[in-house]
Amino acid sequence: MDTTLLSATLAAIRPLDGAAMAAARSLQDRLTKPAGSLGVLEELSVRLAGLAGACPPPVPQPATVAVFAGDHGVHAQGVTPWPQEVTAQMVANFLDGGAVINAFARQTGASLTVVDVGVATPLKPVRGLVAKNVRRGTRDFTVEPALTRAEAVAAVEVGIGVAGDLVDRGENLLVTGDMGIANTTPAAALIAAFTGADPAEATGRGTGVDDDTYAHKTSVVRAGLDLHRPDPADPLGVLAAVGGLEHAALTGLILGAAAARVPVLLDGVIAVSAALVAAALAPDAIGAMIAGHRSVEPGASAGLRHLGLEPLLDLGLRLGEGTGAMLAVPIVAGAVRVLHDVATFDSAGVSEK
Ligand SMILES: O=C(O)c1ccc[n+]([C@@H]2O[C@H](COP(=O)([O-])O)[C@@H](O)[C@H]2O)c1
Ligand SMILES: Cc1cc2nc[nH]c2cc1C
Repeated sequence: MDTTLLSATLAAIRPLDGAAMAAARSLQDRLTKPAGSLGVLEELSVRLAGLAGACPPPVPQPATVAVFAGDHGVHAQGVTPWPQEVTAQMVANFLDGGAVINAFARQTGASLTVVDVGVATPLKPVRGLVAKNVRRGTRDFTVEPALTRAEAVAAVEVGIGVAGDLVDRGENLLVTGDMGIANTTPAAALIAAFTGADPAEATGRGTGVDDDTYAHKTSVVRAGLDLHRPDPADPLGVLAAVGGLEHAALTGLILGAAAARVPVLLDGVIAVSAALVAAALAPDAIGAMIAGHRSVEPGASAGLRHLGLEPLLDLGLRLGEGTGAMLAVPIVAGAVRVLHDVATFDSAGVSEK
């Protein structure tokens, strides 16, 4: 199994730069505003200075969302009311510009990249689709491992490759997006495996399942964990056992961003589960992660707590596609722009208290 790209990416991930962070903290205290009055945005600007290794860090724009699409063998267990072909149909909708993420990206001035990393239905090679299908959907994790280790690594490397291409073309803020009917089930299994949360705490209602389906979905997550007993000290083993191809690719996108020292905005529960895999592989990758919003899915909150991340928005969203994270883009850019544009007490001749 060739893991050259993954190994090189993990080796490139380094801690935040303490000197740049100290400079940003000191600058924040000299700007014409009461100290601390920008709340969590101040610490966010400090962290982004540490990531860039410069104060002020570059304003994180332009932004782009990468939507990774995949299907799931565990769909056969009846964990979602939606038919599997909706994944492929929504990919076509993204490419036509008709989904919610297209509207939010347009509003934000961000671009969108759509990647087939594991859709079950064969997709026509249309303009704009990044065709990187590793496998036409995962296997059912209640029966066997969802992926081989080689397939999991291949999908992670798809994400690393996409991150590299986006950074090379000048994108300075990456946004995670996902599409995959049934993908909240593997997300819950990953979150339970890495945080130690019980499947009942990690599992949510996804697109909106009734009480009976919800109870069944929780038992499916539990069955997968009981069958594979995934070891969080072996992150790729966990990903292969109970993960998904879009989860794996998002792990790669996050690792690729961290290696390039470009911030990555996490969307909902699927991105959070992928972030747990990334953090288990390279703890310093957390420095590049920004939690865009708090998804309704309970596993998202459990995962964010484990990562030590506070989400910027809490709007009751549970759509995916990158929508919640996309709404947070102007907040992240604004937090950094303050360090560039705002006068200091000294330079503006404003009296201090
Ligand atoms: O982002 C989230 O937290 C989120 C929460 C619930 C559902 N989703 C989206 O809904 C789909 C999965 O839902 P489900 O019920 O089929 O597992 C998938 O396409 C996700 O993008 C996403
Ligand atoms: C229509 C639809 C759109 C979605 N976008 C992300 N997940 C989705 C799930 C469904 C069912």
